[in-house]
Amino acid sequence: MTGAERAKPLVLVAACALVDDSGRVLISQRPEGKPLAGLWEFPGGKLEDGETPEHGLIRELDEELGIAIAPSSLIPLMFSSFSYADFNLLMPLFACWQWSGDVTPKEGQALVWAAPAALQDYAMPPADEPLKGLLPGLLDCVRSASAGS
Ligand SMILES: Nc1nc2c([nH]c(=O)n2[C@@H]2O[C@H](COP(=O)(O)OP(=O)(O)OP(=O)(O)O)[C@@H](O)[C@H]2O)c(=O)[nH]1
Repeated sequence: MTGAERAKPLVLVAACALVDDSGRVLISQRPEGKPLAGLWEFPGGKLEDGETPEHGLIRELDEELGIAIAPSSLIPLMFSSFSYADFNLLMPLFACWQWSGDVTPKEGQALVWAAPAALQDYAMPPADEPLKGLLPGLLDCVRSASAGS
């Protein structure tokens, strides 16, 4: 590990692959004026002090999308670890098939429901690149495991 990497703060971000009845996943476009503007990402955001990943994510999805999610509906799927220029990101990605309320872009953001394999066609933050290829198989795996239980 280099001295420069060690000097950066570790930022915890919780994100979610919301999956609709057709198996499509929701992605959201980062607005102009923010770092990585224009790129597509999984809804979610930075955890506040003392928050668990689940509760931070539930708060973010309420703020960003106007939906309510029970902690038990958040299924841990995978994580990303990536060193950005000014921080080290650690981002658990949950999957969720159940929520209440209609998905609404509360912050004026563009939203797209995309087939998991079609995420390859969207420009996403570098931290998300390794997740794209793994997502379709992992979602299938979790779906069949929960159907069998
Ligand atoms: N929600 C989300 N954030 C991601 C993803 N991939 C990724 O690198 N990130 C990074 O994780 C951070 C998420 O923070 P955020 O959305 O709460 O914060 P922000 O940059 O909008 O800034 P701010 O809330 O400090 O104003 C950003 O730096 C974002 O670029 C992703 O798929 N989803």
